[in-house]
Amino acid sequence: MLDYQEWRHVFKLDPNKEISDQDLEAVCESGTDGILLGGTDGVTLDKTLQLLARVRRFSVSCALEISNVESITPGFDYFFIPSVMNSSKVEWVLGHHHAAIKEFGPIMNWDEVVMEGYCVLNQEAKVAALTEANTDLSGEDIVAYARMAEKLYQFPVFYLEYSGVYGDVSIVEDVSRVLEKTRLFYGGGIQSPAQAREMAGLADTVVVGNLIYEDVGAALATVEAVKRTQK
Ligand SMILES: CC(C)=CCC/C(C)=C/CC/C(C)=C/CC/C(C)=C/CC/C(C)=C/CC/C(C)=C/CC/C(C)=C/COP(=O)(O)OP(=O)(O)O
Ligand SMILES: O=P(O)(O)OC[C@@H](O)CO
Ligand SMILES: [Mg+2]
Repeated sequence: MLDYQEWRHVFKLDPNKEISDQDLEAVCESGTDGILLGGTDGVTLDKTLQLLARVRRFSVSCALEISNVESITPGFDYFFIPSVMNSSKVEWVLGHHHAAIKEFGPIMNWDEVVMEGYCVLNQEAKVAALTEANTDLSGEDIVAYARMAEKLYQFPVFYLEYSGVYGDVSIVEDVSRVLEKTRLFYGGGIQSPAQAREMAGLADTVVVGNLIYEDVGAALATVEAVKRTQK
C-alpha cells in the first residue's frame, strides 16, 4: 500500500455510478497511486461495499472519502474525512463529524484517518449545493482557508475542489505557494493530459473523477501525464 502522502495521481470512483469490470480493471491497473471512493449523492453502504470488493481484486491503495455515516465500513486503507471550510452550515464543517465520533470514536484506528480541509469552488457542483458553500471567494479568501487548514487546524490535506469544472490556475498557484506541510489536493474538470500536467505542477495530488465515466481512455492518459510532472 502506497502511503497517501506519496500519492501524485488519484482516481475518484463514485459508488453511485456504474463502471464495467473492464474499465475498473484498467483504472486500478493504470499505475495510479490510489483510488478514492466517494461522491456527493446516492452513496449507500451497499454500493460502497460492492465497489470496495471489486477494487480489492487489485493491489492499488484504496480509501473511503466519507460522505455520510451510513456508508462507513471497515476494509479501506484510509478514511478521508472532508470538512467543508467554506460551508455556511456548521454540520458540514464539524457537525456530522461530531455525531460520527460519538458512534465510532471508541473503536477507531486513528492512523487510518486523514482529515481534509475542503474549499468548494464550483457553485454549480452538487457538493456546493449540499453543503451550502460560499463559493464567492477572492484569491485572498481561499489562501486564508489554506493557511487556516495548515496552521490553525493542522489538517494533513487541503483540497481545492472544483468538481465538474477546471479550476483557476492562478489560485491553485497561490495556494501551492503558501502551504508548507499540508498536502494540496486538486480536483475538478480534468479532461486531458495537458490539464493534468498543469495542475500536477502546482498540487501534490491530482484527482480525476468524472472523466472516468465520460471517456475512460482520456482518464487513463492523465496518469502518465501526472507521474512525469514534477511539482
Ligand atoms: C468500523 C469502522 C470502519 C470505523 C471507521 C471509523 C471512522 C473512520 C469513522 C469516521 C468518523 C468521521 C469523523 C466521519 C465523518 C462523517 C461525515 C458524514 C462527515 C461529513 C463529510 C462531508 C463534509 C460531506 C459532504 C460531501 C462531500 C465533501 C463529499 C466528498 C466527495 C465529493 C466532493 C465528490 C464530488 O462530487 P461528485 O459526487 O463527484 O459530483 P458529481 O456526481 O456531480 O460528479
Ligand atoms: O469529477 P472531477 O470534476 O474530475 O473532480 C474530481 C474530484 O475533485 C471530485 O470530487
Ligand atoms: Mg463526480
